[in-house]
Amino acid sequence: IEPLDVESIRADFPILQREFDGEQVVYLDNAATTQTPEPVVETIADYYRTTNANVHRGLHQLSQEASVAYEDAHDRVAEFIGASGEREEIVFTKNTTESENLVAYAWGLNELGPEDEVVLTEMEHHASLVTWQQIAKKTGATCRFIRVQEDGTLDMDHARELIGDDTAMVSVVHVSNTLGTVNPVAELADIAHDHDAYIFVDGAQSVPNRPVDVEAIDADFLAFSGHKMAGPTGIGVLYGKKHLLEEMEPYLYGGEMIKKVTFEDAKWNDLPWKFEAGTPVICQGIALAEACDYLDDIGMENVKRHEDELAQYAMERLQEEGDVETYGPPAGEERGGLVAFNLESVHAHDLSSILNDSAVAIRAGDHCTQPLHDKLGVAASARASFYIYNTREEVDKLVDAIDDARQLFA
Ligand SMILES: Cc1ncc(COP(=O)(O)O)c(CN[C@@H]2CONC2=O)c1O
Repeated sequence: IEPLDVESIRADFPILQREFDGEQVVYLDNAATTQTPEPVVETIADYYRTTNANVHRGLHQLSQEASVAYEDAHDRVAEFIGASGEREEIVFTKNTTESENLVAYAWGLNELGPEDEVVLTEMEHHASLVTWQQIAKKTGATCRFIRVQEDGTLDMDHARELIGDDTAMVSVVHVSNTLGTVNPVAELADIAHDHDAYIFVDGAQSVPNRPVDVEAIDADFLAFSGHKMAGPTGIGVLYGKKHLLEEMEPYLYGGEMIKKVTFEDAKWNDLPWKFEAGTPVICQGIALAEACDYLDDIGMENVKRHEDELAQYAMERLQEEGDVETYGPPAGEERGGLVAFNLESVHAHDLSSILNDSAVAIRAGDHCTQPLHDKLGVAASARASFYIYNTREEVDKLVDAIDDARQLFA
């Protein structure tokens, strides 16, 4: 594992040179969305300049080229997460949220009933929590929530208690976008499978940030977003085991997802096209494949270590004054590349706008985890989240800007 050459990486992100009132931007909102490197931007521009056409093998050269690039992008993404079924296990959606909804509607609505349970965790993002909660209401199924412990980790004894013979689906976030907690998803998959339940892993904050091997986890489904991994917005990925996707009915109907249509009925297309109705996210898919190349050139172990270092350094610095409460595992314990926190007597929204005065960009709010914030007993939190182009000096600038707020509200 070698240290990242952050300076040469930063050269790929011209946006990081932007200045607000003479202050260079310090972009620490990567859990919300990451910036886009030149090679990915070039891929997007080149596509529209040279290859743009509608896919699924129109009978002309441009469509052939666009179709091959789009279809191959599925194989590239499959390789990035260790899906040996290649394109047949990779559905391109709009984002993680749509990927969660696809399984909740296409599988959940048909398979869940009043005797079934869906086991979630208290740290789920609304993309899974609200989705399964609403599908459970429609089907009469019951949602159960694995407890989060004081130190931000999952109560695995409680997980073993909740996951049982009535469990049909376990849906769990791999890395919490609020706590930074890294959940033992392979162990949870084992427990789910021991009870013939499926497991859906929300990989939005893990696939972009650390090596993820869907087959090592033995996930039945896994979702993530292109815009969180140096790719464009407008594309998400649903990984599903091939035999499960084969058995599942589609939930979006239209062109491209069919093989044969009569006035009476329709036959579905092969995987993954069965789940990609209408004109798909062609350019975004091709750009996401480029983002996979960009990240693999750096090495996902190296990405993980870089983020680990910055997150631990931030934990250390934030706790120096004693008036900052951080959430999730304590300093020194494993966490993803993010820290949510509150500065005593300063509301997170006020803090983030003061940080913005110093061109420090963080997120403030509930991070789409309102039930978790209720449990933490706070209405909102500030959150700094790191990626491949951030530096220790930027953590220092964050801490200096927090000190400005401390002085202002003293
Ligand atoms: C753990 C997790 N799951 C699902 C999502 C939904 O992803 P899409 O928005 O791409 O569908 C997010 C997005 N993270 C939110 C978005 O902004 N700030 C966050 O932490 C997330 O962090």
